[in-house]
Amino acid sequence: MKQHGGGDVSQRIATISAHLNPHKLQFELCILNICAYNHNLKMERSSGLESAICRAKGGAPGFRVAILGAAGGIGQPLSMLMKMNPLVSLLHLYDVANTPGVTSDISHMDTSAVVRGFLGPQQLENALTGMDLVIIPAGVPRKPGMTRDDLFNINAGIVKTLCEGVAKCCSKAIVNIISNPVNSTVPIAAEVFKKSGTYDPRRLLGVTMLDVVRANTFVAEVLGLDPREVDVPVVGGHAGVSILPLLSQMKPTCSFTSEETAYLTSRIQNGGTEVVEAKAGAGSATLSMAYAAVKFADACLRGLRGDANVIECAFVPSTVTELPFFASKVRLGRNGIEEIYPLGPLNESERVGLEMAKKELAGSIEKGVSFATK
Ligand SMILES: NC(=O)c1ccc[n+]([C@@H]2O[C@H](COP(=O)([O-])OP(=O)(O)OC[C@H]3O[C@@H](n4cnc5c(N)ncnc54)[C@H](O)[C@@H]3O)[C@@H](O)[C@H]2O)c1
Ligand SMILES: O=C(O)C[C@H](O)C(=O)O
Repeated sequence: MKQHGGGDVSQRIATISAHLNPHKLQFELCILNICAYNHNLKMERSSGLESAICRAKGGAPGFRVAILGAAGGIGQPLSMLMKMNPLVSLLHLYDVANTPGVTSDISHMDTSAVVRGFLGPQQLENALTGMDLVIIPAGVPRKPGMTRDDLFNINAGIVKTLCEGVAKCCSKAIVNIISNPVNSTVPIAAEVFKKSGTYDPRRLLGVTMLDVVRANTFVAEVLGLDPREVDVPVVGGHAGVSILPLLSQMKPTCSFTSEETAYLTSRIQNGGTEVVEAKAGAGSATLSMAYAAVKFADACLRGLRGDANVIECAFVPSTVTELPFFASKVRLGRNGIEEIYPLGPLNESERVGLEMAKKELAGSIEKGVSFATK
């Protein structure tokens, strides 16, 4: 269709009005009105008046969420899914690269959350100011042959810097840490918050939801169930043997042979490595992680809203064991973590697994603490 400019619209209307076919006249007038509107819109945009015609923006009730590392493999689908969450009114996307493109793309989705992009350290404070929830997937992922701990040297510094920003700009926000090694990055975050005098252990959560998502999926496969009907608590931490699925406490109640238990425990503990090897150097889990992160973030937001009985597993500051951090079931509420549940009765193989998990965790926690306090 020929593009109509805005300037000669009145003249065109007069010319068309001279024709007496009423249907055609109405259609042409309608097209011209749209063209005139678009033309004016373009003029207003180019003269910086876009905000004047977007009065409702930012007006929807909801929570303000920042994603740090938003342009990455996890960050992009996570940003997209958070834009779809009706509990979010404002979504801040921060990264050290590529945020303008990701922000422009996601901002065209016709959901209510308003999206803003922030690029580079000089924009970190603006990205964080006023946020209710900060989700951190910033940092490098594994390649085949690496452990999560091999990421420590790069990711520890990234998480430390980003948490310093949180302490300065939104110290009351709930913080969800995804960056690996989670068993060390969460203790690093705690030390940063302690140093700044803003530490509230109820607001710091390491995201271990992917372990639960995998456990539900793999158990459902073995039992021939719908994964949505399965709920397996996974406790401990988020690396190797520190990932401890409690199959004896799953819902619905089921019993497993020792072969099934060994297969499922190993598959859940090595789920991350399974993806790293399948991606063959192109990174680690991103899509299932974004799904898990959104499931977890949504639970945090429902807790903040005051919903009852919001219970998920997470790696948190804890007194459930003698270790200062441990993943277990927590109840989320208006202040973040409202309650941390004890481990409950364990069977013999889970008791053995717990000792191995604690041994693995102790060193990783200590490594994070000494990095942040040195
Ligand atoms: N907790 C979990 O269950 C889980 C699951 C999967 C991956 N991870 C971890 O999540 C992290 C990210 O994985 P990915 O696949 O998205 O990696 P990626 O490399 O695709 O993306 C990381 C993003 O972080 C950004 N970034 C780097 N330094 C930054 C900084 N200082 N500030 C802000 N952004 C910064 C990069 O620019 C990039 O866009 C890795 O550490 C990975 O191991 C955790
Ligand atoms: O395995 C990884 O390195 C990424 C993540 O921790 C996962 O469990 O998929």
